[in-house]
Amino acid sequence: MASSAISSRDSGEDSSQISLKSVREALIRLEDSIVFSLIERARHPYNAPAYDRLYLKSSGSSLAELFVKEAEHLHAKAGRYENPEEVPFFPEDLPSPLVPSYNYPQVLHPAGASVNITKTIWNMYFNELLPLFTAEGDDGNYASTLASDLVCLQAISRRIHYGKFVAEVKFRGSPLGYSSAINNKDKDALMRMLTFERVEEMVKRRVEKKAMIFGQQVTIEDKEDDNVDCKVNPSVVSRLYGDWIIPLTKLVEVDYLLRRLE
Ligand SMILES: C=C(O[C@@H]1C=C(C(=O)O)C=C[C@H]1O)C(=O)O
Repeated sequence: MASSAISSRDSGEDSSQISLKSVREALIRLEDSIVFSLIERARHPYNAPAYDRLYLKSSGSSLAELFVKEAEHLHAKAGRYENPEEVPFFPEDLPSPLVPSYNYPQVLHPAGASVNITKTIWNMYFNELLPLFTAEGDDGNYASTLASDLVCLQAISRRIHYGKFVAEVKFRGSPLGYSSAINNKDKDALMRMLTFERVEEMVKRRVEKKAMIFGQQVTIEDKEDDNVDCKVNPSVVSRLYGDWIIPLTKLVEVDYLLRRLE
């Protein structure tokens, strides 16, 4: 299954047409990336020096900031941020792509396309999430720890910013209803209109199950023991979604809709 609802190269379909079903399928596929990335990061303990600005004495930045900035420079050269689904954490001074441009389908409304909550995601990831799913301690492997952090951040950010596509589909499904709330700048009404509690409950239960299945020790022998030790705590993954990933996706949806008629 494709992880994107829009970049359907050679599909023969009009790729500016997206459906709530295809967008939700993309979100489900992104759950796999997020759960696997958390499992990888959880191999290492918290590793505080990687995030401490005093650790790299002369630079004034943390190793994490330097790592993500430099990685984004490389990814920008390879064309990563030409894709409207990708949002850099440090957009300042990114180099131009070295690759020829690819004609991504233009699905989003231009004003809404610029919604960017990477600063909120950054703070949430390092201050709230990381301490919840990593063990205390320091194993010295900061480079591989940060490589895993980068993959987590990119997957989580992509999922949350996918809220723009969700909002676009919902707007197209009910332009009149949404337009009056947008014109009144009524964030609460927008939030009510775009919320599907039953879907959110399913998402939380599904990611919990994925964490349980993907995080098992796989052995050759069949074991009777249901009491499996998971590599990342399934109830923590469900909480990450319930407390942060879903609310921030909805925040992106509201921000996008507020700009939808500009
Ligand atoms: C993303 C959607 O919008 C909202 C956010 C959800 C989520 O982040 O998983 C789920 C349902 C909605 O309340 C959607 O409708 O699929």
